[in-house]
Amino acid sequence: MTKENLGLPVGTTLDRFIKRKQDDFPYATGELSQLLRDIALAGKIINREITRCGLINLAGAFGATNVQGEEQQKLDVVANIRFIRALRNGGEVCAIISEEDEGIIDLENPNGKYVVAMDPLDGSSNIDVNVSIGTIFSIYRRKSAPGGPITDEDVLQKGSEQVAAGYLLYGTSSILVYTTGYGVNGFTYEPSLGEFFLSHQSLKSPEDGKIYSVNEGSYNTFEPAVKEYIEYCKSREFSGRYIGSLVADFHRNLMKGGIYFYPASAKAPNGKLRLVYECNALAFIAEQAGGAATDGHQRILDITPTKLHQRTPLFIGSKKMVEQAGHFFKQATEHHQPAAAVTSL
Ligand SMILES: O=P(O)(O)OC[C@H]1O[C@](O)(COP(=O)(O)O)[C@@H](O)[C@@H]1O
Repeated sequence: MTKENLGLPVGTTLDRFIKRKQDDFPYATGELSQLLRDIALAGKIINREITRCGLINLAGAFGATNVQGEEQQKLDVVANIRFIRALRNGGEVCAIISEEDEGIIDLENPNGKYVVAMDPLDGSSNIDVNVSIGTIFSIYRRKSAPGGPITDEDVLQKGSEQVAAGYLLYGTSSILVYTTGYGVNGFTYEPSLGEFFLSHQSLKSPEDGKIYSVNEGSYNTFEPAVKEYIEYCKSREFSGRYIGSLVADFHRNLMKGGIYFYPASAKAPNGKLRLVYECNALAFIAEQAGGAATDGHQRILDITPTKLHQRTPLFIGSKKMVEQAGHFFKQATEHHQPAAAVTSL
């Protein structure tokens, strides 16, 4: 960065970047590129609604609960509608799985090659207090025959089968970060031009870090391995940072090095976060940036979903930190090795 170009917008727009990347694949037909553009468009609209939600009666509760039993915020509902509309109009998608809808949203589009899983607005508890929130999305290829019914095979795919994934972070500045399996890139939104510009090229997460992000309010009901890992973080004087918006906590740790974890607890026996439309996307990004993501025991991307809204514990971020957390689980398992095994020695 030189004094001359301080403050000048960097040059590559999202559109141009997508086009350039598409040219890398001679067989590419442009549908995935168009789908990424559709998601960016919906992101621009949501960004606009978020920045003025207090002025246009979009703050506060909507007055209904979603399939998780969570109170929906008005912006949850608006974000859901806007993304569904953008994906429907784009014509590349045959089905959507959304945090806000119980069942599969079948777009009845036989030409749609892709299935999208999304959390239209992540961090809902932070909407009304002007704290960063986000959108999370995963893209899969349709498996069943076009024109036929959407099947479980289409919507319950492992995270390792994602063809693309990413998030939008609506914060001090808004950013779109995504991967198509060839590295991670970030684009900052320039509202006065209505354009996303490449600002974070080939993002790599530090292999290790000194930040841990967990809601310690549930500490007493975490399992011993989690308590031991938290004590380990404290013994190393790591910084505790917890925004309460997964996308915001994840993004900070991606940039600076750190670990976010949402373990199982008494109030969330399987963790809180949803595998299909929260964890899989961020796990793909984390791994593509050199980080890692597990449920404490196994790689998130290897878990085969059985239900659309299933939850999973999540440990995600810098590779060495996620491995370290895994050690505590492994030790706990070894220590509690059943007596029978001992007698065989
Ligand atoms: O308040 P808690 O229990 O710490 O949970 C906060 C976590 O839940 C979430 O808000 C879940 O996401 P939604 O807001 O999309 O339901 C995450 O963004 C966040 O990390």
